[in-house]
Amino acid sequence: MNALTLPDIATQIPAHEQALDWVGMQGIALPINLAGQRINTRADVGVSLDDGNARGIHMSRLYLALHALEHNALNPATLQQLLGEFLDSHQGLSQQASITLRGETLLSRPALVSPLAGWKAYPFEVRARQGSWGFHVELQVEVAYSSTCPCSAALARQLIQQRFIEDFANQPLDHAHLLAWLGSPQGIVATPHSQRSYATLQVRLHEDCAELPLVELIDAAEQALGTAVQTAVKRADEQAFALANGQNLMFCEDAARRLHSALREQTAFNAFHLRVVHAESLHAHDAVAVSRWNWSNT
Ligand SMILES: Nc1nc2c(ncn2[C@@H]2O[C@H](COP(=O)(O)OP(=O)(O)OP(=O)(O)O)[C@@H](O)[C@H]2O)c(=O)[nH]1
Repeated sequence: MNALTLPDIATQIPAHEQALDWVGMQGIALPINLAGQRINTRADVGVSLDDGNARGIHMSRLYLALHALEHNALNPATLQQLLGEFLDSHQGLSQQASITLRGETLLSRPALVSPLAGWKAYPFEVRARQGSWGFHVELQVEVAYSSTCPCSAALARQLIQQRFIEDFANQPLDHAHLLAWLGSPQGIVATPHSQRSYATLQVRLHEDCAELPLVELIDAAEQALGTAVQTAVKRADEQAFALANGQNLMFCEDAARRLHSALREQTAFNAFHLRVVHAESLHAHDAVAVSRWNWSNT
């Protein structure tokens, strides 16, 4: 059979006239270039099917256009060009186009004290949409950190005070004795609970943004929290981490407020949504806080 004679179902009239909000493909494997790295991603791409009398979109056209991202650096301009090609190849059918890329970037992170470093993985998503309202890009990233409960810390301190009263009642304070007591498990009789915690940050990029500020977003979040999870750790690093946790006691509300204020300082974003999850070790459930600024789901 000759290619010219191949049946083209997409050109047929559908049984029911109906426009569709989104039609496309999900989970396409695609290597991209972002922040100087080659990253394996999964792509969801699609367009609206505004012509209710068209049977289907042309998926192969979206799939083939997508591969431009394999060779170019991923940035707002390359995304806008791609969505423009999606729409150009669907003239008369579609007025909206979108792409979501999901991947994981690896960043080398130095130890807190020792001259060591290791890799940390940050799951991210890039979402771009083109429609009658214009073009916009959103960036999402997940950042892991440690949170020590401030209530638990205060309760532990009180127990330590009570033990001090009991152990040093009716005796003069001896410096060496007190120092030894402070360094013993019977002195520090209680410890606060800490948990591995996650912040999911979604930001909408300002129109003037020429790059995808993924690393900048991660750095700003980790700096605001002060207790990013570590990579290579020797005892000196662990001690510095214990100090960082003690100096940054956080309820989930505290973490959300810190991140909110750090994101408000960034000029590259014109809207954001953030969610923090503290995977409680006190409870079998999570403590969660959400905050947003200018954020809508359009
Ligand atoms: N629209 C649509 N296509 C599908 C679906 N599942 C698989 N496909 C296939 O996607 C393939 C590509 O479709 P098109 O892009 O229209 O391919 P084509 O007609 O060869 O390409 P053009 O000449 O550019 O239109 C076809 O073989 C379809 O059968 C589906 O659910 N919807």
